[in-house]
Amino acid sequence: MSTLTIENVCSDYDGQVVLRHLDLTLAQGEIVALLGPSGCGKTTLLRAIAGLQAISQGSISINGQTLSGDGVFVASEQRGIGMIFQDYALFPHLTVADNILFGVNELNRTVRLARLEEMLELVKLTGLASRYPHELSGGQQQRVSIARALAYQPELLLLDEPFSNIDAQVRNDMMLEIRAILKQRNVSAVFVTHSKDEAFVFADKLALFKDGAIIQHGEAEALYRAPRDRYVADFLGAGNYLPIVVTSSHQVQYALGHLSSTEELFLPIGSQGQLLLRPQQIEIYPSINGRGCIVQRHFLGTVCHYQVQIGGVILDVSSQSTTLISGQQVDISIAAHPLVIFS
Ligand SMILES: Nc1ncnc2c1ncn2[C@@H]1O[C@H](COP(=O)(O)OP(=O)(O)OP(=O)(O)O)[C@@H](O)[C@H]1O
Repeated sequence: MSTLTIENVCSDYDGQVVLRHLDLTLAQGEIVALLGPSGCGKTTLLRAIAGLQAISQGSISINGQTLSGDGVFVASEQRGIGMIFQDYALFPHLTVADNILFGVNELNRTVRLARLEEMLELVKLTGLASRYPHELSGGQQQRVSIARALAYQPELLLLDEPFSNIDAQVRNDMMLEIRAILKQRNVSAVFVTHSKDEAFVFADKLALFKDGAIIQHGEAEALYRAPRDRYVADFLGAGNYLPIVVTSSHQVQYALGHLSSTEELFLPIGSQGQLLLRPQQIEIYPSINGRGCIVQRHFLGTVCHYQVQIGGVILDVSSQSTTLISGQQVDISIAAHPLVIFS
């Protein structure tokens, strides 16, 4: 059974529609990222799931129980949902222990103490129970907020940009660490971010938003490899677009020759389109009589980013060969792969 089911959800602020017919399901233990640019409605959906925002149409349910919609509205505190915010939202006057146990006051003292020890161990804060939030680093504070959300044993965890205040150097490790905790506990989670990089690291699935609608939803890799349009393709990574003509079920022609697709194209022969080529799908190599010329080079550590002028086109190329220089003649090759073509 899916933990969370969102069906045809619409929502507005004073008549201004901000969520448009959203459908999304989340299986037990799955992590989905709501991804998209600022103002596209990600936080509004998170708030609607939490019961902090009314919906005007559709329904939201957890484990088959309706929380919003069909004339039902379950209060936020009765939804069995934990929330983690960007600013951690810890109580500054409470110790780590009291912050973690804040939502489980009704449990008896023995169970509460056992829960506290379990949570401290889980988030690697054992020994820091009597500290106050201002005596912790940002990363430790974020772990307290995670422990607090999990202490309550929620059906579902909602995370609103929880990593944006964490130093870039430790962010990746922190995301992997928290992801491992959620996986270990089989907790389902909805994670809001505008960063594709965070979404790739933290989530199993992506729901990509545009103007209050979900444009495409699925496994991160599937969206990256088979984006349904240029909006999705561009949001998930840099790309070059080359005009092509389809010449067979597995082949296209472009300005420099033919390219093969390892999957059937399902496009009429003779049809025209724009071929998506990610910078790392183009290989460049030095060639005295090469058709291309390097016009820009940026060294990025393990790879180099080049701009290659070839015919009238400039291609962005990401290459592990870092020894090429600006002005050098080069040629390119593109290995057969499942071609992505937009009309
Ligand atoms: N309280 C509010 N009253 C009126 N309009 C609002 C309110 N909160 C958000 N909006 C509007 O609703 C739209 C969606 O906002 P939302 O915060 O859900 O976007 P978001 O994708 O989470 O953006 P961000 O990444 O910047 O947080 C925006 O146009 C925003 O201006």
